[in-house]
Amino acid sequence: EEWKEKGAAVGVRREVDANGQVVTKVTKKGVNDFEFGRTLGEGSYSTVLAATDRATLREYAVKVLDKKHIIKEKKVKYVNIEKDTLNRLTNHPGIVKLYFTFQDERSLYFVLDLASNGELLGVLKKMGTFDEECTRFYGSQILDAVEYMHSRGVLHRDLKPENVLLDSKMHVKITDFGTGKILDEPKPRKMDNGADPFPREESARAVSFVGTAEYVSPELLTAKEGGKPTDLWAFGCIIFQLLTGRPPFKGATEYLTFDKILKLDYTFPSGFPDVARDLVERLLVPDPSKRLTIDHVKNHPFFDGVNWGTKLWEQKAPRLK
Ligand SMILES: Nc1ncnc2c1ncn2[C@@H]1O[C@H](COP(=O)(O)OP(=O)(O)OP(=O)(O)O)[C@@H](O)[C@H]1O
Ligand SMILES: O=C(O)C[C@H](Cc1nc2cc(Cl)cc(Cl)c2[nH]1)c1ccc(Cl)cc1
Repeated sequence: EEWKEKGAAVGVRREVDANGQVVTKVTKKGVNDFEFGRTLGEGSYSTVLAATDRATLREYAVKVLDKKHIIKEKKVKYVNIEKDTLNRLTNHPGIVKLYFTFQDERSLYFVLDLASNGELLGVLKKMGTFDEECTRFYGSQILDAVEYMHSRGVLHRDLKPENVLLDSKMHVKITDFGTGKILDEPKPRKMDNGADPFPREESARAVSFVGTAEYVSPELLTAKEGGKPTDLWAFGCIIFQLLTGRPPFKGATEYLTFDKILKLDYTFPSGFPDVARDLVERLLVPDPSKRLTIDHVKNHPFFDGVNWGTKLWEQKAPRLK
């Protein structure tokens, strides 16, 4: 009973049956344990609904995927990547937490943190642009979450304002890990020439997909390689976009966008703050090995005064202006 109370996904209960035998009962929550509410949004293969756990009255976002549709669209791999990736990111305030999954004959269900204030993109569109203080606040929370991801050997690879959700306190909750990449556990190689037995994790594997055009890094377009620096490129695009209201590389077609990226064809509007300009210029660097690393970004003057510890997640979100 206690497990059920805590709203645990899978509870193990011991019961004594009629003839005094101790039996073990395993309970897994299912659709009937939830009361579904409003639709929060639709994806290509999914619908996300607000839902309340009847036992604990806790609110969640439940992402429902139609099995037939996933199979038809050959998306089984992505769904399982999303599940495995989210399962590795269990303990960070800036990442949408996956509590549990279940399925019935028709659908798959992800039970996730509810980010009730929607997408950062929507808020940015309403505001037009963010001032430096708001950009610093949201930028620092996104960066802190990316640092945790990378520390758990996970690349996001599709960071963009649509995938940065906001919870009831207007704090960041990064989502959409279907395009994520788990950097394989470094397996020591037998090296007879005494070379490094552990492969450098940055040496990414060839990837077959690219993220969203405007935020794709040059190395993903040319070498089909995408390591941790790929997420930092996207981060640079996001900082630029928060301050200007538009991404740095945006062509009339995807091809023209890619062309601008490869030519590093972007300009800062007049009035773009100098400190922020220096940061963006050091992130939008074609050579991934020359791009700022997360530690460098955290120490960049643009983030002066940011407390990178737990305080980052306890502070009040700045009023958007
Ligand atoms: N945890 C959540 N809390 C609140 N809203 C969410 C949550 N997850 C997703 N949403 C909303 O639901 C919509 C659909 O999300 P979902 O991840 O299913 O698809 P998507 O990734 O946006 O689309 P696609 O699958 O095409 O990339 C999103 O636009 C988002 O606004
Ligand atoms: O139970 C698990 O842990 C693993 C399963 C694996 C799994 N079973 C599937 C069935 C179908 Cl039809 C499609 C996908 Cl993508 C499927 N993925 C699963 C169940 C639910 C969810 Cl949301 C993801 C993966």
